[in-house]
Amino acid sequence: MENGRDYLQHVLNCLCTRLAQIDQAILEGEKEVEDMHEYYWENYTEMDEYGYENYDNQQALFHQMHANEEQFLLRKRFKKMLDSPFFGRVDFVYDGDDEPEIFYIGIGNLSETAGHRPLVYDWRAPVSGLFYDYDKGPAAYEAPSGTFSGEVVSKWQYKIRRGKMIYEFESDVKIDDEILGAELGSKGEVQLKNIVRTIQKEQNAIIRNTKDRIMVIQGAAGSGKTSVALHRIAYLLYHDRENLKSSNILVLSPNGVFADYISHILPELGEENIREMSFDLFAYRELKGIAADCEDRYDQIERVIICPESQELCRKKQSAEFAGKLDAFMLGMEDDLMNFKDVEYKGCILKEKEIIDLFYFKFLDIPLLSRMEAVAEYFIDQVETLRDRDLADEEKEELTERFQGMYETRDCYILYSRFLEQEGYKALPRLPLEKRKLRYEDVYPILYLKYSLFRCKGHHGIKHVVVDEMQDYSWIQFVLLKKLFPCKMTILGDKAQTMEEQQQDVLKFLPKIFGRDIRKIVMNRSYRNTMEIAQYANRLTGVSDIELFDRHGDAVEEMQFKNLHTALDRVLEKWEQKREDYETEALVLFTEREAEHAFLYLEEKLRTLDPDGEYQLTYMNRDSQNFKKGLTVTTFYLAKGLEFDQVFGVFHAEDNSGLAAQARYITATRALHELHMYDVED
Ligand SMILES: Nc1ncnc2c1ncn2[C@@H]1O[C@H](COP(=O)(O)OP(=O)(O)OP(=O)(O)O)[C@@H](O)[C@H]1O
Repeated sequence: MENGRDYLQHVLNCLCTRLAQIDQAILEGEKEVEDMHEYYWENYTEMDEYGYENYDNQQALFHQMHANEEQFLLRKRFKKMLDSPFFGRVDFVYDGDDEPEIFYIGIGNLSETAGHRPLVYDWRAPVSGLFYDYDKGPAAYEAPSGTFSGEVVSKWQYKIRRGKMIYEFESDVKIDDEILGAELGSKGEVQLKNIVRTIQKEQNAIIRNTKDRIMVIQGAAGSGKTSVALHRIAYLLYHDRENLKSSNILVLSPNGVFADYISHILPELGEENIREMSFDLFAYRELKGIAADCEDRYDQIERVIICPESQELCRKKQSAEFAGKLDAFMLGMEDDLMNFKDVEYKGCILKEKEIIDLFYFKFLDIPLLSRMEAVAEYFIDQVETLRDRDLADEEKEELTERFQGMYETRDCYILYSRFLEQEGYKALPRLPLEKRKLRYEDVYPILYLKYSLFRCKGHHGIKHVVVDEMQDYSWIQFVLLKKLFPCKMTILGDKAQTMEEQQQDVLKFLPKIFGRDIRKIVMNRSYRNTMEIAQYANRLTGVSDIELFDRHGDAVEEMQFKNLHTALDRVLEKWEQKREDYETEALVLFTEREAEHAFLYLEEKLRTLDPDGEYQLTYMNRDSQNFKKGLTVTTFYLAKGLEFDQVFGVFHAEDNSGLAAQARYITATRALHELHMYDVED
């Protein structure tokens, strides 16, 4: 137990035995399922007429399939553990005991036989908290049965690869900075890494927080927000297995590439992948019946680059004030929109006065444009009772339509346009549904209108939502999120990375939307960049309150070029120099047009230099779905959230706008090891 190397051998032997047992169990389980199928086909004609036996058979089959599935998952986890079964150890003396208990910590639980004391504890187990939260000395951890206090007498760290011990040492400090430095300095990863070996105390507090309903994390660039959010999900799935499944979790992320970039973390931590979507995509689906097409956030950014004044209009239309005006407008519609009249159907009459009573009193709680449906249902019920028969579906439909006819219109597009005019904004063009395309600034106000005027379906399967890049969400978007997902949330972002002229601090208004449920946390320690890169980036926007991890690298290369092509030639040259050293590089530009142009130029150039060469050069646009090795050419707004070993930023020398400064900052903070910032005069 005490010698890491011997223990490793013991654990590996145990893993092999368990794996062999699991293989056997899987074989038997599959045979069992086969037999059940066979039995069914041979006997189904003789089963009882009520289907009881059939039902029992089905249940037994599901049960067996579920058991097989569990074995598959276990096998997957144990196979992963064969590579590196544990990475840490804590020796803990419980209060009242003399001898320490030794706990080895890894990516999953492992015991010699199922249900026995683990040889290795999952990093999410209560006792594993000791490893992340304490140095040697008095310590305690929370478990479902209470708090356990005692003393950490020793802590060890291990690096094991392919079942071989690379190093082991006793460490005094929380997670030795040297190890963290080595992890951060390592190259060779393409996607985001899991950080279980080196989770920091303040990160651990967020990961293990199960009390707060709405956690909002303002974290500096590279402070580990995304990593922490994903590890938190893994933690919650582990701790609430009964109630929380991966299908109950939704991550709202900026785009497809980002989704791909983070997609392997949960499987690596032994969990299944979760649902992921951008809020924009969600909005477009919900607006299908209102407009045929919608712009996305990136259209909006491109427009602001060309016409900075349009930013103000967009900001106004997403504000609390604008939402307030929409609310007042909707209140006015309660009368203005209605045209009540008697309804007569096969001898039954519902008088106008009665309809008004039902509409304004009995069904007042139902949103305005869904309310008439309730009145119609009420009347249909009356007719059916009086005539003592159920109405056919077509009859019901026809009746409901007559009730719906009492609204002057139910089209949110028209209503919103009317509102805009009333408030002095330009109205939307009058077009049939199939020709309507919404500007980005109007997408969420119309969705707000829709969800205020119609019954909101709610997305009941979702029990936890993660919102990444919170600084890019407006007041109206957060109000909608609250309405749509009345569940727990982890909201994270960085005000310094706002994609607008001015930084947006959503922490100022979120408490007004979510009330007292909210818990704010600030993460100010940054891990991604070398000191040189982080200091350079911080100077760009005047960020000063970040604690930097002490890791050094080359100075940032700053150069000025006459035109874009000479700058791109330099990118090629530098890229070639370090191609062997790095897995991922990015060339980041301001606009989509520039990025596309740069990509085509580089592609052409490479083809001329070596027609048969393989380049690993990728253009990443808003529709891209994969994060790839090699040099990725893209815009600053698509690079956000990602990281690359080496980054080239190419910007207009004379553009000193607020947005250009933000773009430079976002670009610079993407670089792990090396950064080149090139200014182009022409
Ligand atoms: N405790 C840790 N141990 C090892 N690496 C860490 C740790 N915390 C963060 N990192 C590393 O720091 C980098 C930044 O992490 P991450 O992308 O999660 O940060 P972020 O706050 O979401 O960044 P940004 O907002 O700039 O996109 C990643 O490479 C991540 O692996």
